[in-house]
Amino acid sequence: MTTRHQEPLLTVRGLHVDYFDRADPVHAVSGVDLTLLRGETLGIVGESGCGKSTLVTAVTRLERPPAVTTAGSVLFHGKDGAPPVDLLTLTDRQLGALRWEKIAVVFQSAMNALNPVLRLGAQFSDVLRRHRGLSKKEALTRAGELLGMVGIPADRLRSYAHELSGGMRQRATIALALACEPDLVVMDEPTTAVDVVMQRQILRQVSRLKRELGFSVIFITHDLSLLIEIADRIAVMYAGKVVETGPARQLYTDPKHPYTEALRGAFPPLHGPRREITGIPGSPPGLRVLPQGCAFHPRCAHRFEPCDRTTPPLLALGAGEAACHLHQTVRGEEDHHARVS
Ligand SMILES: Nc1ncnc2c1ncn2[C@@H]1O[C@H](COP(=O)(O)OP(=O)(O)OP(=O)(O)O)[C@@H](O)[C@H]1O
Repeated sequence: MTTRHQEPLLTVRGLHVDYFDRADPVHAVSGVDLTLLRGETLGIVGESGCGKSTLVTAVTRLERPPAVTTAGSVLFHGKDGAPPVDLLTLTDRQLGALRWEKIAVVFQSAMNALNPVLRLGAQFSDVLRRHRGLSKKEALTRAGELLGMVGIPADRLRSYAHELSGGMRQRATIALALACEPDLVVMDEPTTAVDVVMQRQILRQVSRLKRELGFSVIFITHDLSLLIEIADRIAVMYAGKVVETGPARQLYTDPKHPYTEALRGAFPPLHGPRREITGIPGSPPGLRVLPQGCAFHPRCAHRFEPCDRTTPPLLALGAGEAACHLHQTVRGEEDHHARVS
C-alpha cells in the first residue's frame, strides 16, 4: 500500500535543457529522470557546471534564454489523488498561480532575492496580500510570525535587506519562501554565502520547519557531506545526467558509481573519523560536445572496455539507481547465470 509519505510530489521524465547561445549548444541537462516524494528532502549534488541549477530552473519554469527546455515532462502531483499537471505545458498565468503557493525557490544570493528598495515588511506583505488575500494588518502580523520562525525579531520588518547580516538575509528569504506554505521549496546552494556556523544553524531551522510544515525540499549543492546530513535521498549529477540516486546514508557508505565515490573522497565528513581528502583527477567535460560513452570515463579509475563506447543507462540497483557499466555487467552476468542454471 502506498503510504502518504511515499506519494510522489514531482516526477521529472526525460528532461533535456540546452543553451542555444552558439551554433553548437550546451547540453546542460540531457535526459534526466527524477522523482521527489511528498515530505522528503532530495539533494542534488555534482561539481560546478554539471547542470544542477539548469535542472531546477527548468523544473520550476524559471529558465531564461538562451536556455530552452527541448524535451521531457515535469509532473506536479496534486493532493488527495487530484490529477498531476505538467509544469512544462502551463501558461505564465497558470504558473503564476502555483508560484509561492505551491512552489517556492530560494537562491544562493539572498541579496538578489530581496528587493533592496523595500523594507522586509513591505515585501512579505506584498506576497501575503497577493497570494493569501490578507489585509495589510494581517499580513504584517503573519510576516512577523514568519520571521520569528527563522529566529529573526519581528522589529526587523522595518529593515532594508542591506541592513541585515548575510545570515539574517538568507533566513529572511527562507521565511519569505515559506510565507504561503508551499508544497515544494527548491533551494539552490542557499548557504554558500554564509559562514559554516550560520550554515549549520540555517539548515537545522529548515529541517525543523520541514518537519513542522511538511513541505518537500530539493536542495542543490556541490558538497556531498552536507547532503548526507540533511537529505533523505540524493541524486548525483555528472555532465548533465543523473548518474546515481539512493538513500542519503547508503550513498555515502556504499556508493555504487565511481563518481559518487570520488565526490565522497573530495569532501570531509561533517561527523565521524577524519579522512584524507582526495581530489578528483581531471576536470568535468565541456557540455557542448560530450565524450562518447560514459561522460565520466576519462577520469574514472575503474573504466574498462565498454565505458568509452556506450552510455550506461540509469538502472535500479538495491534501494537506488546507478548508471555504470560495472554494475550493468554484474547484472548482466547474474541474469545470464540465472538463465543458464
Ligand atoms: N547563460 C548560459 N549560456 C550558455 N551556457 C550556460 C549558461 N548558463 C549556464 N551554462 C552552462 O550550462 C552548464 C550547466 O550550468 P549550471 O549552472 O546549470 O551548472 P551547476 O551544476 O548548477 O553549476 P554551479 O554549481 O557552478 O552553479 C555549464 O556548462 C554552464 O557553463
